[in-house]
Amino acid sequence: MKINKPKHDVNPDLAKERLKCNFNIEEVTNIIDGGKDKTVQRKKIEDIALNNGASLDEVPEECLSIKERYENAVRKSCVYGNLVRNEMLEITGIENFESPVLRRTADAFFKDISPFMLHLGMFVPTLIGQCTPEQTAEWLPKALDMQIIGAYAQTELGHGTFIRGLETTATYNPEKEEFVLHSPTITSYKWWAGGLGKTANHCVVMAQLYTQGKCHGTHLFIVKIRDLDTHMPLPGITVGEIGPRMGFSSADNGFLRFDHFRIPRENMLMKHAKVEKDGVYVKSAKHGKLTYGTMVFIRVTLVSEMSFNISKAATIAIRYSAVRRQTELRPNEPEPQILDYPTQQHKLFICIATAHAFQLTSCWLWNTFQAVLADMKKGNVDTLPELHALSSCLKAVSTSDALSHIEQCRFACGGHGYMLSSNLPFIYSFVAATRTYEGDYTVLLLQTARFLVKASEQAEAGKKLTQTVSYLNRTANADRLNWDNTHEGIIKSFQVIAAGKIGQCVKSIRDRTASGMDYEDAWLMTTVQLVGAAEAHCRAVLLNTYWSEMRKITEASSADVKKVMHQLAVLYLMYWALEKTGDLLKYSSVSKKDLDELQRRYEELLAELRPNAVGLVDAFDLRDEILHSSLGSYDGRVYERLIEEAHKSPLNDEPVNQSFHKYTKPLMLGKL
Ligand SMILES: CCCCCCC/C=C/C(=O)SCCNC(=O)CCNC(=O)[C@H](O)C(C)(C)COP(=O)(O)OP(=O)(O)OC[C@H]1O[C@@H](n2cnc3c(N)ncnc32)[C@H](O)[C@@H]1OP(=O)(O)O
Ligand SMILES: Cc1cc2nc3c(=O)[nH]c(=O)nc-3n(C[C@H](O)[C@H](O)[C@H](O)COP(=O)(O)OP(=O)(O)OC[C@H]3O[C@@H](n4cnc5c(N)ncnc54)[C@H](O)[C@@H]3O)c2cc1C
Repeated sequence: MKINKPKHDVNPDLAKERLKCNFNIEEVTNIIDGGKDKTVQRKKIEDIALNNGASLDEVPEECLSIKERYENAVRKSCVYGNLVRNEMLEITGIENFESPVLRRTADAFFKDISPFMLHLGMFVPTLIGQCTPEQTAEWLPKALDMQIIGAYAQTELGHGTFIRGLETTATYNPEKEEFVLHSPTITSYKWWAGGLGKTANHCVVMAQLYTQGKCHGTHLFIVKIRDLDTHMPLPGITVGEIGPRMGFSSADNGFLRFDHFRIPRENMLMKHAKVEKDGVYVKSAKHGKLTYGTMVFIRVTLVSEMSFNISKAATIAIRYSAVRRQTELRPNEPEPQILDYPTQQHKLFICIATAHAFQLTSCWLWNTFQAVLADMKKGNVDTLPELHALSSCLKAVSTSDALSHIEQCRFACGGHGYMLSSNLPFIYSFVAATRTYEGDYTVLLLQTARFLVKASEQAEAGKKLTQTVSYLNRTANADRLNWDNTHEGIIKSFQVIAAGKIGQCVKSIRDRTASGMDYEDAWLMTTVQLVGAAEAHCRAVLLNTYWSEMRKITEASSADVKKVMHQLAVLYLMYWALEKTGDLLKYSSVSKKDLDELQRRYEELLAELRPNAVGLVDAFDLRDEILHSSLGSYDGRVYERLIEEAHKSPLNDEPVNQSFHKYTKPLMLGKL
């Protein structure tokens, strides 16, 4: 495999680690990419995007002012967008504009977020999913060619989770064949949309549709908000940026207010419902929630996004841990590499395993999503509820797990992990947002819980359930599972835990309604348990999917690769079994002795994986340009880079800052 050769000598400890690795790194890279040809294609695209240095900044992003940061991000977005349009899409095929390879190369251009991210990330997918063929022909080519730049404006100042409560109105006027968009209150300001503040000239807007005096609920509209030539907001539009936030600093998240703003009738996205010229409302969708389709799509893609982010953080932390030496173990012996500490391995090896678990699960989820889309094309929407339940819980749990693992990677790098130049704070703050946006963690798990409660009732009634909940058929009347200390035994025990928790929720709801509560209150009082049950279901799905997909994907692998991939998956199963011992004790016959044995085996596995740790993160094949990290680069020149980055601080531009003469010296002299 061609590696982009480091310019400097590799740190000797890191070089030694690479000699220890006992499996073929390239083979694992091919597995992660989805095949050798995909690796070749990815590298070709990365070379186009990154070899000319266009992604590099002279001054680190974090040292720029808010305005400079935004302007620099727009400059790079345009360079990058042009490369995508002219060279990269030719290789992936235009239909693969959402290819993970493009997403990955984009990360080399931005430590933070591109102001154009939501254009390709949500605006274009909404056009694809919500337009009629005529509308697609009108808008999509312009959007893909960047002739128009769009945002996705759904959330309002006062309403995020509860979409049905949005206040923005779109009232149809049959005389003029126009919709009038209006923001009636301050809470109805559109708020948060990425790229909306300063960059976008169009946006997709979610608004309450009124026609013939009746409200038909939320629908999507495409709205031109700025003049294409001057970029000035159009009359009736108030638009701006919402102000500094924890991350997403260069994404110009925006606000938008409509004052009786008129758009043509054709600008309602009419794939699932339309308003005729005379104002008659016609619904063609067979399912009430098809206008929420972009959210389902993004939730599906976020699982792979989380894998990518964990793999970046793990690469940084593991390479750093191979270079960093700390604390004498025995007097007069050299300080060990911190990677030799089992506690460090415990923090980090689970990150490698989780990156694989999420990658394999995301491929499986993507295939499920495609199958549901194919069903829907044939008019069958029966498989949508299961997809919604699945994408909701996997989005919630993968973003939440990614966040805590990335935080562990930062802890694993000690003080240097706190430096922005390590890139760990950027990765962390980006992932922190994913736990909230596209549906908050709790809210999405409660959506899954709705589906699980229904499934449990169906199982009770003897009905055969769909694949991801079929374990409820087998475990509905199981009391406590007989503990079986095998890999399949652990997976089964997670299914029994999920079934037990769902059953307990159903019982709590029934007990509460039996004691006189109405169903809504009984549900509300049970929501803490319901969130736990949905999380347990998601763990069962993740463990089962990772295990079975790993076995499938390594069938033809070499013995060494098979072994290390197997070890990672076993580590994942054991880690979660040990994390959930309380549940195991409650729902299975596991004994203290069994748990002690599991702990011992887990610790042995950490030691077995230790020699391959650096090889495993090298297999993620993340170029230095993508990692942006003083701690994680391929050559391990950690200390040299930290010093180089320190010198870039604007505070080091002059030996004495003017504030000394203005304030400190007068204070020292008592003359302030
Ligand atoms: C690398 C990519 C980067 C991307 C960057 C992205 C930046 C961020 C962008 C955004 O955040 S855009 C805004 C996203 N907003 C949300 O996600 C809001 C979350 N809220 C919701 O999704 C929904 O409002 C809700 C919480 C699901 C509830 O919706 P609603 O009140 O309308 O429905 P219910 O009455 O609760 O349920 C009725 C029924 O419908 C089912 N259902 C709900 N949603 C869907 C769906 N998407 N698909 C299919 N079915 C759905 C729900 O389960 C109920 O089913 P039943 O139980 O009645 O059978
Ligand atoms: C970085 C970022 C980018 C974003 N980009 C966009 C964008 O491009 N376009 C866009 O339209 N939106 C965007 N959003 C908005 C985002 O989708 C919402 O913030 C998100 O859906 C959560 O809604 P909320 O902020 O209203 O939270 P709320 O719904 O107010 O939630 C607050 C708290 O209440 C709890 N809660 C709410 N409802 C319930 C319930 N029913 N049961 C139990 N608990 C509940 C939640 O769990 C949470 O803890 C973005 C947000 C962020 C942070």
